[in-house]
Amino acid sequence: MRSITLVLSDGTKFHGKSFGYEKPVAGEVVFNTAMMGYPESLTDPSYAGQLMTLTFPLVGNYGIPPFTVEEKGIATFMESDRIHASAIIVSDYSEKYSHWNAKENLADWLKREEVPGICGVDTRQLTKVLREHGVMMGKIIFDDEPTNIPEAEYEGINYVAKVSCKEVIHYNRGAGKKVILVDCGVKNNILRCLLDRGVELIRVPWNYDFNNMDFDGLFLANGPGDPDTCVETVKNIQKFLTNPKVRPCMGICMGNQLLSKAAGASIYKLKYGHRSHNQPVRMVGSNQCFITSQNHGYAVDSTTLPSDWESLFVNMNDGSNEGVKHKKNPWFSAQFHPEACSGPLDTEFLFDKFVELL
Ligand SMILES: NC(=O)CC[C@H](N)C(=O)O
Repeated sequence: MRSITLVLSDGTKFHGKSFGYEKPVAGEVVFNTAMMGYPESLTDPSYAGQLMTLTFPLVGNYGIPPFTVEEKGIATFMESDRIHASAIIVSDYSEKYSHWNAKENLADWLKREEVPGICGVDTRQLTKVLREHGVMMGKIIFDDEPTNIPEAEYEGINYVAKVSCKEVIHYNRGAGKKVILVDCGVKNNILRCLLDRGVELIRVPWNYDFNNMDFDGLFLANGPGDPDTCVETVKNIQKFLTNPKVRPCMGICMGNQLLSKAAGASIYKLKYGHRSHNQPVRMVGSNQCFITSQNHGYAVDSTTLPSDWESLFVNMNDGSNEGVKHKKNPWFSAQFHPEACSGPLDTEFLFDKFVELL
């Protein structure tokens, strides 16, 4: 295994070994404190442009599932058709694996998809540095070939355009209610959660103007990067919100941010984001709490929501916004991931709620 150095933008260095594809890489260094789910997280398009640090100390021991595809054309075990994270950073990498569903080890998958993986890094110490300083850019450099690659840029870069579908895709044609899904980088389990509830899905590119189409409801998916770069999506959502024909809308994660922006609210960057399977949220106006799966670095500033909108959920760790709703119309969104994959299923009922409203 070749030696590498992870250099953070404040100059902090961590030394480790390469076990994935061998190429220097730069990106935003983020941490995820979930105990499992590396195949799902690596293929979650919302990790595009990021070097994903896992705090759970042992990674790889349950291998990688096969890339089988279900009849609706959705991968069975992966959240998209490829790895989107720019690299994975772990403490102990286990090449040996044991799981009923494993087909290969993590290293072989990373090499095939040309994604670097590094191990031997004290990822809990790295996480402490990121929590103190706030999220930082970083580079992985090979010690025996110290090419000085440029720092990556993250804020202001439109990653959504890179991962969104390029043309309209239909699922469950003629099934029933028609839902337009704006694909900012949608996870497969969001598609599955909607299709399993019997709707017809029309998945459109992030900047597609769907307003003149025939549909019963609008779904705004998750996606990578800075929500302020999705100007065209916000314009299309604004047209939808001002249409005299009121139809239901639900958003997830980037969808929460874009719906809020279309309503007139603003977004800010969290110090180090929420990435885990155990983020506690409370439904506003109740004492009901849920444990949620999350992966985001930006948040809606609830104080900027216009008077006809309100917060739907609030994060119990830091008080940040976890969802919004319109006071009168059937429009709501969650900052967390009710589809999980991976993570707890506590909030999957939000899909039922959306489909009931159609
Ligand atoms: N998972 C997501 O949709 C993430 C939304 C946005 N890219 C953020 O980091 O906040």
